[in-house]
Amino acid sequence: MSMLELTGVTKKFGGIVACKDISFSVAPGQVAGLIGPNGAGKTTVFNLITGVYAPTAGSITFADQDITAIRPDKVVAHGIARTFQNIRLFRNLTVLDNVRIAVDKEVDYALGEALVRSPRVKNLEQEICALAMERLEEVGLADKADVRADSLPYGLQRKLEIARALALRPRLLLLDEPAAGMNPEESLELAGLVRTLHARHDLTILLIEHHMDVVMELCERIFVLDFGVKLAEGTAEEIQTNPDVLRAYLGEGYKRVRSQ
Ligand SMILES: Nc1ncnc2c1ncn2[C@@H]1O[C@H](COP(=O)(O)OP(=O)(O)OP(=O)(O)O)[C@@H](O)[C@H]1O
Repeated sequence: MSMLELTGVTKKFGGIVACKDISFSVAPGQVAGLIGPNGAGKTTVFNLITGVYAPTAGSITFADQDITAIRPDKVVAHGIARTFQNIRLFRNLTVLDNVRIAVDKEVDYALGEALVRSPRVKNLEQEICALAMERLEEVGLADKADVRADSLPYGLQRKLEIARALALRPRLLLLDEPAAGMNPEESLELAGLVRTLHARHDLTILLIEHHMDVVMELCERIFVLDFGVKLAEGTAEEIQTNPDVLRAYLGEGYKRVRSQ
């Protein structure tokens, strides 16, 4: 059984073929990686999974349900959450409020009840706040709860995006370049965090990343895109020694330097 399955997915933007006949599947509980050169079609795949775009051809299933061309506002209800390559936080809200908004979406109360702040609403607000703080603690941002999101350095903003995505209680978490802009030490620390969150929240994860140490450290299965087509798939060991991948992306001189 697969948690996420793409079958023959193609996406064209006018004359540009961003993805061509892509098929792959991610097993439940797996951490998988989507790698490839700039413009290979990786973010387009995320946008197809999350309904930002509808595929020109092909199908996408999630937990055995057809989500091809799902409406973006239905994605979270299916159990899919994502982070963005270009960080998308509410910049002028606090760190805590950025996560509270995500938790709040899960809670159902009438506007009238909210306006009079009934005891039930007050209790719910406390619960939301506690849940949001839990997520912040998990990513190491609890002590920054009251600062404005845009005052955080980029690395911490990326962690805040992860906390916000987790607050939506996803089964599938899509991470778009979570280690972008981080130095090697920070990116390995991030890999450790992703590993912890994966175990704690029983997640399936698909991540796009250019930091190969993060990819090789975390991913049980790796899919390589090049010019919109799937060039290869395999384990970290297989991908690192695949001549096509070395030629197209990693570079002939690529040799993994293990972190341990
Ligand atoms: N909305 C769009 N309209 C037109 N072309 C698009 C659109 N979105 C993506 N493309 C094109 O599709 C191709 C794949 O882009 P995509 O952003 O998916 O690549 P990527 O692998 O994520 O690249 P990067 O590593 O730089 O983020 C590129 O040629 C891009 O210009």
